[in-house]
Amino acid sequence: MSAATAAAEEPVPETQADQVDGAAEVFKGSDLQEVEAHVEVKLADLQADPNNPLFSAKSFEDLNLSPELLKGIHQMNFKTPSKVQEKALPLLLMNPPMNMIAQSQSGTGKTAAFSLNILTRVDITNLAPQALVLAPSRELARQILGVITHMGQFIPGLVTMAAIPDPTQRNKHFEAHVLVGTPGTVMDMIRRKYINQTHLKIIVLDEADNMLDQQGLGDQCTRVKRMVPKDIQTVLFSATFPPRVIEYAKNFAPNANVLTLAHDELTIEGIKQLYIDIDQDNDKYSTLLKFYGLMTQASSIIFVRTRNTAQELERRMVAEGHKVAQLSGALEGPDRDRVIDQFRSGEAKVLITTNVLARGIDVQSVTMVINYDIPTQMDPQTRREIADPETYLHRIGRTGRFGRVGVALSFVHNKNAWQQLNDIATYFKTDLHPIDIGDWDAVEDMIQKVIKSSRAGKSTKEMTDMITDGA
Ligand SMILES: Nc1ncnc2c1ncn2[C@@H]1O[C@H](COP(=O)(O)OP(=O)(O)OP(=O)(O)O)[C@@H](O)[C@H]1O
Repeated sequence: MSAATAAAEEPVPETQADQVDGAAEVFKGSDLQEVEAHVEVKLADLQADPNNPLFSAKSFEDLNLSPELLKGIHQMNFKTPSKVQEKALPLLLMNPPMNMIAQSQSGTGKTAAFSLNILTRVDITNLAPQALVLAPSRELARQILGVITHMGQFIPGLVTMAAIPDPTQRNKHFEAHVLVGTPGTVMDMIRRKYINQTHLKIIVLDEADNMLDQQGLGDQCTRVKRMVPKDIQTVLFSATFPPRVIEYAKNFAPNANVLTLAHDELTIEGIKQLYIDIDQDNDKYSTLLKFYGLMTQASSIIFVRTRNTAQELERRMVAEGHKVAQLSGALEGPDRDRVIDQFRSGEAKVLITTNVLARGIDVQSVTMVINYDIPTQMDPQTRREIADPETYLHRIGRTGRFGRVGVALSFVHNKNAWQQLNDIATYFKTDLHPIDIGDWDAVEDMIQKVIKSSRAGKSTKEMTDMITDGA
């Protein structure tokens, strides 16, 4: 699955950097969520539909949250909890605390669910790490830290810190209530006694299936788990929990309350899934260029398989005068931070990346995701590249966040890619629509409609009604 793919192309996406000395990064002023372009979405009809993952019968007030947290949530403009927030929070907040494994579609608010539990349980009078969130990439760790800091802004004295690789801040002690980090750095910092793990009450693994399945990250998470107190509340969240990981997850979080979904419940209605048949590999690039104008109308992400392809695409596009940014595991931490921050702020509108950003990244203005390469994984038995449905789902989930609409476009250039995409569609029992770039006006018109719907804050239903042609 994703793990294998990520491992193949980004040998150890974040771990590699983690092995460089990690260090503390105190989260200061510029909240990552605030710099992002704000897109209003009309949620009312989605949140009223009991089959929608954004539906909730409850209000945040019914969830027994503190006045400071309610103030934080309202400041973030959250009106009603989503389904996963409504279902997970009462279980997470129970006393004595219980472990949890929770699955919910991409962009449905899992971060807020585990963050509210953390912020409810932290004892501000004790300035020691009490909650630890582990994420598979530095970008996701920084983003989660931004959410927790934003949400907890009215809790007087709350200190949050990132534990991600930062060679400029060596030998720094992590004096904070909440830490969010990547597993390698956290493991290293605990070993070197820069993180005091003895007061930890909660450990959260975001993108838990990826974290537990991937060799490097899995080992590190297991080691961290061995170093934290035995009675810690263990919380695992992801949009995907393939069967081979779920048993392992249950061992990692024993006696957990489990919220899971079937495969065919995982795709997001608001994401229009399209594909293009391309004659040969060579034509992929020229086809991509055709979409450049559409890509820059809002924000777009182009996913490729390897770091080399990412660098090569960037080089060619920039040489031809196009404005694109590129982020892969080959970049140093500060460069990665600069690129993702430019993308969040809208300064860079087209981002070329690998699976390193396939998961968790929440940039609401993303209306288009392009699978330049279909996500694949190595079949351990046949040693052949086969479809990676989980990574496909996470990649396309970078658009269509919390009721927004978006387009996911996959390039199919040979028989293998065709088979892989078909396998993905079968796995999720979902329909992918072909587009014919011979009729470019129709393609452009259709994608324009989605982008405009997204900008205007149209709901999924309004968008579907608008797009009446077959694509
Ligand atoms: N109750 C809510 N009301 C309005 N917006 C919300 C609510 N909860 C979360 N959001 C917003 O929804 C977006 C997606 O949330 P989040 O990033 O937590 O999704 P996720 O479920 O973790 O997705 P992924 O599986 O891709 O990691 C964020 O921009 C967040 O601010």
